[in-house]
Amino acid sequence: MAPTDSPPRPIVVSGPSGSGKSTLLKRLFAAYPDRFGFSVSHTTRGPRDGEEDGVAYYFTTKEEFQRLVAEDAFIEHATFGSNSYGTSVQAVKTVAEKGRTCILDIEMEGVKQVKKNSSLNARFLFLQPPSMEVLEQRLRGRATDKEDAILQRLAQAKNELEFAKTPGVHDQIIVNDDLEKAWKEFEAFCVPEKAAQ
Ligand SMILES: Nc1ncnc2c1ncn2[C@@H]1O[C@H](COP(=O)(O)OP(=O)(O)OP(=O)(O)O)[C@@H](O)[C@H]1O
Repeated sequence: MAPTDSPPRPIVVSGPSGSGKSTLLKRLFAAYPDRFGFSVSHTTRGPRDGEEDGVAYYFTTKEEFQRLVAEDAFIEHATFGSNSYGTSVQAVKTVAEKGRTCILDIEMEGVKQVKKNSSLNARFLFLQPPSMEVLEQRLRGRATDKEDAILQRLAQAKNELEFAKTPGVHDQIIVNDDLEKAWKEFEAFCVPEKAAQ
């Protein structure tokens, strides 16, 4: 990155479970290995063998984690079992400071949080399934979830699709019908000079 360039704006990718976020992001990282990055999360769990602080996670104490929550330092955070995990605003900025476009793959509540934090200057992309029927077929076809998890994902998808209709929430909505067509649109959003070609 030339010194005069401003840091790349983070990209928030959201969309219902099964809308194709992982599929398209995998392709993006494969096509542009040095251009994008994920933020490093905080966690209160202890490091496993070979996990380096600041690389795998930022390892923090429960007290420190609570302090960060109180300071509104997290875009999103959650507790699983006895361990907490969170994405901090600073972790996203750190990726941008290294000259990479930070990708945030988050759900609706996280999107709302990022929207509240204008200092992140993020761009918002929503992946929309062609229909609820197709979404259901894809979730079943993926064969990674049990029946109750699929039903839960479909119920949540309705909320996400409703929220996405709010004017101005997303900079772009891509309907993931034909994968090649969706990829072209996705690539053009994430790599703007591609769109200009
Ligand atoms: N355009 C498409 N046409 C057909 N199948 C697709 C298309 N896009 C994605 N799929 C398939 O749909 C399933 C769900 O996609 P994927 O796992 O990428 O969704 P996701 O949004 O990352 O879900 P989650 O939020 O649960 O991780 C996968 O099996 C994937 O191969």
